[in-house]
Amino acid sequence: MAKAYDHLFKLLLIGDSGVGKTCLVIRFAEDNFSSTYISTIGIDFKIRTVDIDGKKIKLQVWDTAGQERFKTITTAYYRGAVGIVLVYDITDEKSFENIQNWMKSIKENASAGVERLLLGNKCDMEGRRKVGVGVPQLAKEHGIRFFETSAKSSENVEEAFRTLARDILHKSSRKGVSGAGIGGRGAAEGPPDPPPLTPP
Ligand SMILES: Nc1nc2c(ncn2[C@@H]2O[C@H](COP(=O)(O)OP(=O)(O)OP(=O)(O)O)[C@@H](O)[C@H]2O)c(=O)[nH]1
Repeated sequence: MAKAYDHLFKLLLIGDSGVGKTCLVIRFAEDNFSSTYISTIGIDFKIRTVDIDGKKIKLQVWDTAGQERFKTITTAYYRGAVGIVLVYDITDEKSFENIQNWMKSIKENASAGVERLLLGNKCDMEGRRKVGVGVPQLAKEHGIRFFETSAKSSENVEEAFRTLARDILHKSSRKGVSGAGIGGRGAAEGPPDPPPLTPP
């Protein structure tokens, strides 16, 4: 029987409320988009398996609530992730400035060596752009890959997730497959070691 997958990678999206994290996950996992805004309560995840370099990579993509009141719940999920996607909205300067704080949160809560990716989302709204085009200094300083994406038009969404998965795959094959959230076939598929999800 064909193998279901070769590796399981747990990814996590973080960023201010309303930047489009849920929409990015839905675009990537289901190729869908809705303009209705339903703020995430706590945390949720979707799964998609992709083929990278001949390997089947099952991506478990965790979508966190951006609202401050969920921080205790969401930061508990950082440690089990092998990849963290930091998202801001190109039409919202504050969401970009806050990336510094989200970076700090990664440092405090995630496993060392977690792969990071920075996304400037809503790039379909060029007329309302508040954050400059080009690779932000922050991404250069931290050596993080950067894409501008649109969950609405699909631009760069596939590329962004695939690039992150490929970087993790290459890193794991250099180091041997171990570490938080990197699992071979049959690795635990549940959440890393978070507390049970409780209503706010
Ligand atoms: N034009 C445009 N709108 C988008 C895009 N991505 C998301 N949106 C809209 O932005 C709003 C917020 O999107 P969400 O995906 O719910 O934002 P979020 O970051 O998950 O928010 P929280 O769950 O509160 O943390 C919704 O109305 C979406 O339709 C995009 O790429 N382009």
